[in-house]
Amino acid sequence: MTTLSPVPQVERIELGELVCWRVRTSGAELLIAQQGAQVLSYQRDGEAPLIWLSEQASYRKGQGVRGGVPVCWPWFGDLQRNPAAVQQMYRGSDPAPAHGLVRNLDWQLLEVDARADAVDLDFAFIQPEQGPAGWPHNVDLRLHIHLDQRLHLSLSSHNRGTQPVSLSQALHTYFAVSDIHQVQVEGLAGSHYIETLHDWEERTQHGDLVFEGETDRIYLDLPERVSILDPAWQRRVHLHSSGSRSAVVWNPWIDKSLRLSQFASDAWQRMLCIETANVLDDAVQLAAGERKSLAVSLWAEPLSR
Ligand SMILES: O=P(O)(O)OC[C@H]1O[C@@H](O)[C@H](O)[C@@H](O)[C@@H]1O
Repeated sequence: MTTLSPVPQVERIELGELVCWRVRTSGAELLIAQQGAQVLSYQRDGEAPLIWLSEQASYRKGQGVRGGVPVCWPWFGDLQRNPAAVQQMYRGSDPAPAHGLVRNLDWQLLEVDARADAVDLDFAFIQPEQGPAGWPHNVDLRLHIHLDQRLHLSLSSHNRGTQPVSLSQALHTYFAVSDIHQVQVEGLAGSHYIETLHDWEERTQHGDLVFEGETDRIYLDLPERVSILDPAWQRRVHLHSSGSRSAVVWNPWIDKSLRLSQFASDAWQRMLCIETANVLDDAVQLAAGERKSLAVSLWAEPLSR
């Protein structure tokens, strides 16, 4: 007699040096590293992965994992490219690391709630007494993960201090695609973007985005819904965001791939990042006592034949 394990299941596992949580529901598997509260992978049964995780990923303490959904906070990218108010919040003497301070640090799993049709996990960044090194501000940071037929991520910042705080942030999602040459991103047409590869020029998107080379753009005024059309995998992946107008679209293409850690030289063909963000003019101002959230829901829909 075979015994069926009850679902959903939330299981603690170890990958390399990292504590991870494997969530199994009746229709999907989700893997999360406690370090950085980083979603590592997400796949619905019978479908191609929705989130991409590098086959060269390494699971080391204090080091980000290539792929999944790194949390970038309290600044995105190069601190020097951030608004002055965001830059001024950093008081560290060390050079400011790219993408902020929390993606390589330990978080805590506060709560798991597994019901028949949905699972919720609540992660909190473990605040050192004085705030993270070089960032002496009392802000509670939480990542709430809700998995039902879709994956919902919500990053909330609660200013518990007495002074206003400015920050930029992103849910830096790596999506799995069949072939970067075949996919396009819909919903960007008419949006303004910063072309970071050409002197940070401001440009306007015409039509859907196709990929023909290294791409690293900051879209400034996006609608709530953007989608990845992937004809070879017969699907459209939707992203529905809230609390965000900006997003970064990134693919390193050939040359930059060779300089990236934990990244196979041909991996650029199988991934693209759409990073739901609050950057540049869309950065977050938190008054004393204020809480704001950045959220995205992800799901795939089959193409009608
Ligand atoms: O290698 P990292 O620090 O994870 O960054 C990856 C990429 O992150 C993207 O957000 C940036 O726009 C890229 O320029 C960068 O290369």
